Amino acid sequence: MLRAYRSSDVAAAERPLLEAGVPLMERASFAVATVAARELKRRGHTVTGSRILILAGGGNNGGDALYAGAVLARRGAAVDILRAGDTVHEEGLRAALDAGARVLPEDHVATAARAAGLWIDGLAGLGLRPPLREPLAGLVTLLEQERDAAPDEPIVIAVDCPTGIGIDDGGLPGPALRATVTVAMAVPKPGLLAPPASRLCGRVEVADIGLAIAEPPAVATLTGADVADVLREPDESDHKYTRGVVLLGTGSPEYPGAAVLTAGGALGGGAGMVRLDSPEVAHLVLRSYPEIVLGMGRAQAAVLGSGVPVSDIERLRAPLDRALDEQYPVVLDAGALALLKDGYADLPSTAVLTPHAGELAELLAARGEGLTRQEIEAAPIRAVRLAATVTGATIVLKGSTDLIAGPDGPVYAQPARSHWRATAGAGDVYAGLLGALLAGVGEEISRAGHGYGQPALLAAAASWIHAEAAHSNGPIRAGQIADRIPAAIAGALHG
Ligand SMILES: NC(=O)C1=CN([C@@H]2O[C@H](COP(=O)(O)OP(=O)(O)OC[C@H]3O[C@@H](n4cnc5c(N)ncnc54)[C@H](O)[C@@H]3O)[C@@H](O)[C@H]2O)[C@H](O)CC1
Ligand SMILES: [K+]
Repeated sequence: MLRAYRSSDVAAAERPLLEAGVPLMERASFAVATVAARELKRRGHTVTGSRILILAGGGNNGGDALYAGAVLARRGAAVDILRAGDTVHEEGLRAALDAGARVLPEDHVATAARAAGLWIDGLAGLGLRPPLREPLAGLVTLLEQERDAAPDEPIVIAVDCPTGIGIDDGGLPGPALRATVTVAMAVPKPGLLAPPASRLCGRVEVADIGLAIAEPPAVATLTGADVADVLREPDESDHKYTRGVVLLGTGSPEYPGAAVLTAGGALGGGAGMVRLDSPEVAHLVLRSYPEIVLGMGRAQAAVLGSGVPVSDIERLRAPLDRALDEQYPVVLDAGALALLKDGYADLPSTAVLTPHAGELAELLAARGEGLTRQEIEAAPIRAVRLAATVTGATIVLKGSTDLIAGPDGPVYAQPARSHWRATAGAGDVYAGLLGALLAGVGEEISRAGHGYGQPALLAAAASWIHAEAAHSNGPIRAGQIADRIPAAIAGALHG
């Protein structure tokens, strides 16, 4: 699991180590130099003979970059230093100069940026409160222009974070310097995992500088190994009812395919049984999946609303109320979200809402929180947290990175593995899959009670599986994503 911590938590954890004289900066700069050397090698270059630009801001982030420049200069690189800011880390500067680096005259920035094959961004890290002010804002804009104009894009190594991103909220409130690789010191920070800031980070590598944080993380990303831990494999004591029955209230004459796709997601996700309570489209679903049974009945989880137009949502009220009364998990997708605009003031965390940004804005507005769609997209971690707090439910904001928040616990950020998955019906498959995961551990969820964070964890696992199933180098249909779920789960379990 990648665990991201806010800058204040990292600074608090660093303090006692720094007071004890632990050489954190040496370790950090060594990690940066190592990554830089490796990236050069990857592109067929050696450190010796390469031209490297050190972007050194006024804080310790600049210190890391300067010491890294010293290491690389000693290994034979031609190192140019851009001093950005009135002050600079003096010992770092001395080390770099002693190793043979040179400080650039101010008007040489563009020329030096063009000449360098690798930039090290030490303009600002944890100490930055974005948006960038001048002169850094202008400098970053200029560097972005130089990069775009360069025939060979330079490698950009961001020290701790790309300068300018909202390190704690994942926002992009102004100019920021896109990175090829971000070397996160000790732990990632929320903006390295969550969009829109995460899109500028390139590959994120975590440098072990000997600092551990015990607190629960602010943002987390599950890996395949975490998903294997979360899934419950059937054993000899299982039968279809213990595996979990998923009730679907999905699809309609207007959107019949949504019933087929949610059924495919639930069956692919390993449900013991899938019931469909949408008589008008049942014949169609049966043609693809003769495994399903028809009508209401006992269930361990329900999936409601996918492909149900707002004109038809009253039919979802009975299955929703039943799930809430019997305290089993319920996924509320598309049309079902409109039911929540009146009443349902206090939902349990086992109600999992899967809105897109526009639907989330409407949901929040109905609860007196005026966030526009644009504001949600600009700082989505904050929006999902707020929505989980005001509804009590678990929120899944789907996108190229899915963001998942429960009323407590971390926000999970689960990235897509390929953007081909942005296709109609992929969300329906997700809803069905999530229903299967929630049904498979339904009893444990009730016993654990609300607020335990488990529905959010399962929703994050569903996101990982969905991303894996949709991983493709070319177009993929939603139905194919459903078909590939079993292999994705098998890969997580037995990789
Ligand atoms: N603490 C340590 O010894 C270690 C820290 N590491 C690295 O240090 C940075 C954090 O360093 P800090 O000195 O706290 O601040 P920064 O260098 O990130 O940046 C502050 C820098 O930026 C200026 N600034 C702040 N806001 C703005 C703004 N909106 N516009 C323009 N300029 C701004 C501010 O004035 C300062 O000059 C951490 O990220 C690590 O890289 C080591 O990794 C470990 C040891
Ligand atoms: K930086």
